[in-house]
Amino acid sequence: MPESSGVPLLIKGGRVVNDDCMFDADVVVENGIITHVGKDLSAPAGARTIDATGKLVIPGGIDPHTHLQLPVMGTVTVDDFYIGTKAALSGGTTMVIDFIVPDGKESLVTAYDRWRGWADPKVCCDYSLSCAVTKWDDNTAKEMATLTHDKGVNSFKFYMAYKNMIMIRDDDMYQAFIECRKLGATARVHAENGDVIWEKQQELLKLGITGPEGHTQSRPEELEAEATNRACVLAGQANCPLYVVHVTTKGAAETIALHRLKGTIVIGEATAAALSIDGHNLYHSCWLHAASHVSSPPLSQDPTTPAYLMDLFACGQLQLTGSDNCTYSTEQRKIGKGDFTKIPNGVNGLEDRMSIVWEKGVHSGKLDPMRFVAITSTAAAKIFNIYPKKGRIAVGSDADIVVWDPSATRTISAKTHHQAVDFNIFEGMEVHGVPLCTITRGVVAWENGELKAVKGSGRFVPLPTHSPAVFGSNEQRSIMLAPRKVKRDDD
Ligand SMILES: O=C1CCNC(=O)N1
Ligand SMILES: [Zn+2]
Ligand SMILES: [Zn+2]
Repeated sequence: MPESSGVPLLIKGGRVVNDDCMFDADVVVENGIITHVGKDLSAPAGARTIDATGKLVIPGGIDPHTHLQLPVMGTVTVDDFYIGTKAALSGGTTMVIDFIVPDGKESLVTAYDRWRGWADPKVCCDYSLSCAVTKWDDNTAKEMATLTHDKGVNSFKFYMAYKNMIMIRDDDMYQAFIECRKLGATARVHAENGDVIWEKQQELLKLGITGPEGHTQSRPEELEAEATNRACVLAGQANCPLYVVHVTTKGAAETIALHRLKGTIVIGEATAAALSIDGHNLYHSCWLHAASHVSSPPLSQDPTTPAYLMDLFACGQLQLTGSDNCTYSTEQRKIGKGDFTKIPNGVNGLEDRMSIVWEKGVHSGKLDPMRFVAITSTAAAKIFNIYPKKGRIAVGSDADIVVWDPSATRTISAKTHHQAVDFNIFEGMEVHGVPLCTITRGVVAWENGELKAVKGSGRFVPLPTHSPAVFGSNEQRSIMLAPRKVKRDDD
């Protein structure tokens, strides 16, 4: 078993940034935990000193949305739990929350065991799991309870898209939301209108539109907004807090903001891709280039969307960033040559998310460093109920730490990235904000451009239910919203 916590560390001379404060301080790490934060600290015996002078010292990024080594459409995503988490560390991310996607025949628990079997021997950083509910039957509620009570799962994902595959219908999703509320588990949705998308796919194919441009034309932006609204309404009716994954277009984001203003508990997540790129590449004349940008929901055709979504992070209407890293080789994309509905969906983002968010958020002047920490780490820790163990530079927290150089730049490229995928949707993008050193539970895994990640050294992090950040008002709401019966004299 690799060294679990490394030698003591003294991170000297940096500026600590948490989601709610920034201050000059040294940080001492012992046995994988932060043991001291303060001015002019001395190094414990045997410690290694890391010079953070003029740099920021931030909580390691938490990516709440990845699909590593995902079997789908007869193939498997190329970034597996080893390469994917190794690349994550090189980008300043020290924890991922990956998705269990049951195959529709197996129980949720069997699927959970499969994912654990894949991930535990390979992860280089801590990880946890969220579980997709891909069928609803008499056993599902019980299986959900088993995952929350015994397996450390505290969120379930419902696909409103992918008809005839993993899509859930409204009535079942409403029932599932009620189960989530009872369990204190966060309900996460992929919000697209799968029925209408399916119809449009057939229409476009009949017209002979088979290229990646068909993908985006079969998913008009308002189909994301419509499904987002429907999910918010159903969640509100079930008094179940809702988490909308990969909010990609303005309409969906505005819908979330509207429901939040009305008091519904809705959390919005956006990906590094949606925050930096629009969807024009889907019309690229090179089929492979266009196909390499196929993701769902499709990136917006409105070039002002990325900045607009970042504005919503700045004003608090979106809460956390993820990658939805779901990567396929150019060879795998060819599965969809001649039929865009068969192009595997998904793009990269796991390695580059932190720099992308810094470039488009902080370097652009929209966010301060504290808000950057919030949306790349702390919000996820709070929502998934592992704060302040994760998501904070504080005594007692896990030593998942990044020494961050806010003014350094790097140019993103598939030629130099550490992911397995042979394409990078951020190709050629110069970004400010670079991790100089990434520490995962007290062990230096990335430093001066060298990856020292240790396969299998990451741990599964059980996620407790009833996160206060999500369920803090839920019990009282249940009381206030309880159905009322009128007692009448003539009853
Ligand atoms: O919902 C999803 C699955 C993974 N890939 C993607 O683009 N969207
Ligand atoms: Zn999705
Ligand atoms: Zn996804």
